[in-house]
This record gives sequence, C-alpha cells and structure tokens, in this order.
Amino acid sequence: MSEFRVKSITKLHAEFSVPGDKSMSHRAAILGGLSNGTCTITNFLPSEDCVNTLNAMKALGADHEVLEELEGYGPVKLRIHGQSMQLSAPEKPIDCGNSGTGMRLLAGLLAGQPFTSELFGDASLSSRPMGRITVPLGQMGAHIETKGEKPGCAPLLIHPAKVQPIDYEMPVASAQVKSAVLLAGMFAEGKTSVTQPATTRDHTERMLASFRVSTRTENHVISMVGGQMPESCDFIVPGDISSAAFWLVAAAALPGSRLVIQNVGLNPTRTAILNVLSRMGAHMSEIVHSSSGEPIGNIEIHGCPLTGTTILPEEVPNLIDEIPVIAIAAALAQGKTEIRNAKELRVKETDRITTVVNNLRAMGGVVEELEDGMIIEGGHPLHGADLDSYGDHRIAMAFAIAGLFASGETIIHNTDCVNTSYPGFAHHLEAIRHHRSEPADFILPTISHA
Ligand SMILES: O=C(O)C1=C[C@@H](OP(=O)(O)O)[C@@H](O)[C@H](O)C1
Ligand SMILES: C=C(OP(=O)(O)O)C(=O)O
Repeated sequence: MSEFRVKSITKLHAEFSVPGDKSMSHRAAILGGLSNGTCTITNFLPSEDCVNTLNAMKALGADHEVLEELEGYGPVKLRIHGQSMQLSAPEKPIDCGNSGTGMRLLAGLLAGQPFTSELFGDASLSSRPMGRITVPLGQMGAHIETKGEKPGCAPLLIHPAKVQPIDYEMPVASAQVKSAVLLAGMFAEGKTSVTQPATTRDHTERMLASFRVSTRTENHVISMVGGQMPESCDFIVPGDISSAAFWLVAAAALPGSRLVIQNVGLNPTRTAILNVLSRMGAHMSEIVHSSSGEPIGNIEIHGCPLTGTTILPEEVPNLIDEIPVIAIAAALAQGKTEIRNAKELRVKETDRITTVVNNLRAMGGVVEELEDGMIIEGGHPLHGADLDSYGDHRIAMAFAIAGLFASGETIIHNTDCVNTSYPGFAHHLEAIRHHRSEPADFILPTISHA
C-alpha cells in the first residue's frame, strides 16, 4: 500500500492542468451510452470511479473504444457507442467501486428498465446511505432492494419496473439525488421535476442540454419531460476544480507564490472555493476562454497571508468536496474559520468531519468538532505527523497539502485511494516538492492526454 512522505516547501511557482472533471466524466459515460449514436469524449478522467461507470455502461450494452490511454490508469479519450435508450441486461452484478456518484446515477438509470440489475461497491460505499435515492425512485414505481448489512445500504438489487414521473422535493441538497431522479425520469412518460433546497452542481442539466434533451430550471425546480432521445455529441471534459483545489490552497497559503491552473471547469456551481480563498486574502483572477456547455478557463492565484472566514450556508453544496482542504487553509490562516451546515460530510467516503479533525489535531492544529462542521482556530504551527487517509482520497490529498506547511516530515499512509479521483496526484506532488527551492518558474508536467 502506498504512502506520501511530505516536507515543507518555501516556493511554489507553477503552471499546469489537472485531470478531467469527475462529475462530468461519469455523466458523459452515462449519457453517451444512452444516446442515439457515437460520442467522442476527450479528457475523460481515467480514475477508478469513472472507469467503473464506463465499464457499467459497457455491461449494459454501450461499448466503447479507447482512443488514448493514460498507462496504468484508463482511457482519457474514447468513443462510446450509444444504445438509443435501449440498454441490455447485465450478465453479472455491476461494481461501482468507491463511487457514490456512480452508484446513485446508475441506480436512477436502471430504476425503470425491463430487466434485473445489481449494483455493489467497496466497504466505504456499502456503508453510505442509499435511502436518499431508493425513496424517490420507489415513489416513481421502481422496486429497489437494499441488501447491505447496514440498513438502507448497497448492494442494490433493482427489479424490472416501469417508472412514472414525479414531483420530488429533495430533503438534502444533493446533485447525485437530483441526477438519479432525472435519469429515471428520462424513461417515464410525462414531466418529472425535482426541487432542491439549495443550488447544487448542475452538470446533469448542462450535459442533457448538450445531448439536446431539454430541461427547465426555475428557481430551485428542475423539470424535464421523459422520452426525449439524447442526440449523440462529442464532449470535452474540463479539468476538475475539486482536484485543482489542493494546489490552489497550497498557493494561497504561501506568500509570494504564483500558480496558474489551466483549462479547468469554472461552472459557478463549483467555484465557491475561489470566493472563499479570495475572502481569506488570496489574490486571484479567472479567465473563462470557452463557455459552450460548461465554462472552462484558467485560474491565476498569488499567495498572501490568509485570515479566517465563515463559510456561508449557501456555499456549502458548491464546495462540499473541497472542505477537507479548505480546513487546511483555515489552519494556516490567522484567526477563526467556521464551517457549519455541512453534515453531509459525515456520509462521504469517510466521516470527513471526524477524519479532518483527527488528522488536523495530530499535526498540532486547533479545531473544535461540531455536529455539522468544525471551527478552526488558525495560526498554530503545524508539525509533521504519521497520518492515515482512512481510505478517503480527499483526506489523503488534503493532508499532503498540510504537510507542505508543516515542520518535519508528514507521512500519510494508505494513499492508493487517490486514484479514485486524481490519478497522477503523487506525480504532481513530487514535482512541486522537488522544485521547492528553484527560483525560476517551472512547468509542472501535465498528465498529457494529447
Ligand atoms: O453529482 C456529483 O457528481 C457529485 C455530487 C456531490 O455529492 P452529493 O450529491 O451527495 O452532494 C459530490 O460530493 C460528489 O463528489 C460528486
Ligand atoms: C464524495 C465524493 O465522491 P462520491 O460521492 O462520488 O463518492 C468525492 O469525490 O469527494
């Protein structure tokens, strides 16, 4: 099992891009496979999570050809053969690995199929709540059994069913739940609508539009008429801002640094971290250079002394995956940072409130654990420590960033999990570390997909 060994850096001058967006790669595989023709997906994220979804679509009849591959990981460019909404029964249970997004979106897709299917995942995924999708999908007429040892958890056994449209008011602000209901709604006759308690990432709606499936968003209600055939199209996946977040925090917290992240997704439902880092004192500019479908651009950030901030309730869904690394920025800032309304963190790959608090305290950070978040008293010097990722990719990467600012050596054990979202992270981390004392700018090797 691999580990990261990290020491502090004094300089960060870099320009690079991060791998493709995870949320969009899942959706491109699913909608491409449902479409009425062939779709080329460029800059697909070759992570375990997304490769599992791609293989799931293959098991349902939508095969693909790999056009370019990141060796040892998976495809970065592929051609998927859409099945015009006519999927076939999988021969065996489908492995969703570690991915909540994969399992919940596929459950929505499979809810209204005329065949039986089963979705399973690893130990972490098998302990995450699935009632949030089985309840609305059940109201649509789906028959889904949760067969896990823990009630309401995977494996999911999905029986053949015909689904009806629904007007669903989501109790949690979750893009996965919204997307599961919309994907099921594609197979229902009539109008399905989902009301969200707060704005969540809108990649499903945007990607449906790229495939010429019209949806309507009014305030917090997203509606769609079922039965529309997705028209095949090609899709270029921008870099993942949730992966960029690790380097943005490293640069923000290091006065004198300059970092440019190129070709990253700048969808406003994902960029709350930029607002937070600006409020904390980082100097930043974004240039959007393409905005068809999904805005893509460059972020330039300059490090400055940071001060604590309060994360606003409406920001939480738009930076939920970035909170572990925002907690590191908070520990490095002067003053207090309050993170509340983030109870959802407790049902991610780990309970991310507890895992962040434990690891931060082990490094000398001062943090109070709340039921729905944490209060971090920044400015206490961090020291190296022996840490566990608990098998959670975001925890492994967030604490690698903390190690760049700690005295002594920080060892993070159990880091293979980073491959669920950021293949090549270790390579980027090494490049940052080895150039730490070089005066000139350098080009961080990108994970080239060209
Ligand atoms: O829809 C998506 O692609 C995602 C939605 C979020 O989860 P929730 O929908 O549970 O908030 C996020 O944490 C996850 O990494 C990806
Ligand atoms: C929570 C995450 O993903 P998922 O829900 O897809 O497992 C994540 O990537 O941080």
